[in-house]
Formats: sequence, structure tokens, C-alpha cells
Amino acid sequence: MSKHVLAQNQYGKAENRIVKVTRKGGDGSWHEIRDLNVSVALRGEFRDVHLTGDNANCLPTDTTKNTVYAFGKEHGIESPEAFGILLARHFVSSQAPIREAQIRIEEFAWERIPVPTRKEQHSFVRKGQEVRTAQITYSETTGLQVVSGLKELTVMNSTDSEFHGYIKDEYTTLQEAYDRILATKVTARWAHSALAADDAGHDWDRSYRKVRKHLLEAFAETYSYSLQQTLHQMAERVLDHCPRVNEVRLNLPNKHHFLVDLEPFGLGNDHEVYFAADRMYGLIEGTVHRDGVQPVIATSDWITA
Ligand SMILES: O=c1[nH]c(=O)c2[nH]c(=O)[nH]c2[nH]1
Repeated sequence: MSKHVLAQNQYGKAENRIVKVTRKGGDGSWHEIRDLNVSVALRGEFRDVHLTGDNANCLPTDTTKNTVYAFGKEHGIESPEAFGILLARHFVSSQAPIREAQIRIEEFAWERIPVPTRKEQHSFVRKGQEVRTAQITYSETTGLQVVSGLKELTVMNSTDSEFHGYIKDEYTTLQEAYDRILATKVTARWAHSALAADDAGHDWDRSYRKVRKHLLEAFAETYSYSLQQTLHQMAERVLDHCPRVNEVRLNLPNKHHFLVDLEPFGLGNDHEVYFAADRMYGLIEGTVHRDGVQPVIATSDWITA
């Protein structure tokens, strides 16, 4: 008998790196690549596994790893979300003790290196911008939940940003800014409605491109009086244009740029030369969701610049 309470628990193989090559064209010489990092977490009837050492309900983490690779071959990888949905549904529907499965995916994008002199196209350069993310949770009782996202998308406005009118107490030294650089490395997550999650024909890649575009456009077009205001505008823009997205959470580190004092050298500095500080940084985080919708995206994840 346990003296204490076994609370939330989950297990599975984390960070399964899978690269799927799809051969297209009549002779298969046109290659397409999907490069994922897939983590599996299973939840369910695992009390005995923890308390008594009885593994009758335990599907080995090694098996969950094998399933990721076998599914890559058998079903292909249409998108991170579609692949995650297949896996999550499989674990829950194939083993009675597994009541809920959560699949977390990072996708690394590759861009074709066109080689005009040859028909075969199998050369790629890793795209240096963001990492795409997806978190798929399938539960026997509550169904499917899909949260898409991106991280490490670094953006900058070299003007149209001010910050003033804030509280000033005995510790405040910050000078008010009427023209500053606003830069951040965006981590964004957005939750899809049940309608989208359950729609077998949903185009997840198209939806991703659309949300990304609206996040960037809102960042660029907002005349900002704080990164908080920019955050809100970015999330609002996505909810306004993407009817199947219910909730947006943004984590925005304020990548500070400080004007360098060039007076010692007899030089002026009219917003031209900045020192880009990599830390410490302000960290601005928030969720915006449709009225009447229960937010589902974790607020406790620790996201750093
Ligand atoms: O956009 C900003 N929001 C803040 O809350 C803040 N605080 C600070 O020192 N600089 C900034 N900038």
C-alpha cells in the first residue's frame, strides 16, 4: 500500500527524430522531405505499474517509438497535425489501459535547392527561420484537441515603437522612449476548434501558413506603445481571420536594443546605432480567446528567449 497519492503521470518515448522522404514524379526522382521530432506521452490505467511493479498495462516506450517510424512508412506524413492525430487515436483505440495520448511535434523545414541542370530534385537547405510545433491530445472521454504553433521566429520593427507613461517608483530609471526598436522571438500557439480538429479534410499546412502570415502582418503593421499591445494585436488578427482558431497564446521576449552613447567620440546618434542585448530581457506573455470558449493552452510552460 502506498502512503502517498500517485497523481498525474504519463510516459512514452520523447524526441523521436523521423525524416520521411516521399518520392514523386513518374520515376520517383522528385523528393519531398518532412523532418519531425515526435514525442509521445500516454495517460491512463498505470497505477499498478507504478505501485506494484505489475507491467500488464504498460505498452513499452520502445513500442511507441517503433509505432512512430512504422506509421511514417504506412501512412506518410501529410502534416505534423495529421500525423499526430493518427498516432494519438491509434494508441487510445488499440490498448484499453491507454485513455489519453498526447503527441508533441516539432517540424524542421527544408527548402529545395533547385538544380536546373538535372531532373532529379533531392537537394535541400535547412530553412533558418522558425520551428513549427503541434500538440495533439486524444482522449477517450473528451475527444481530440489540436494546438498548432511556432517558435524561434525572430522579428524586428526598426521604428514605430514607443514606450512611455508607465509607473515610476523609487527604483525606476528607464528613460521614456518615443522611437525605439521593437524586436522579439515569437513563440506562438493556437488552439483549433473541435470542428477543425475532427475534420479529416482540414488542410493543416494551409492553416499554418495563414496564421503565420497574420502574426507577421500584425507585428509589422501595429504602431506599438508596448509589446503587450503588439501581442494583443497579433492574437486578435489571427482570431479575426481564422474562424477555426479559438485561442492564441503568445510568448514574446522583448529583445532590447539600447541606443549607444557616441558623445564621447563627438558623434551624434539619431536612432542609428544600437547595442543588441541578448539578456536579460522583458518577457511578455498572454492568451487571447474567443468569448465563451474555455482556454486550453498551458500557461505554465517555461519559454525563454
Ligand atoms: O513594451 C514594453 N513593455 C514593458 O512592460 C516594458 N518594461 C520595460 O522596461 N520596457 C518595456 N517595454
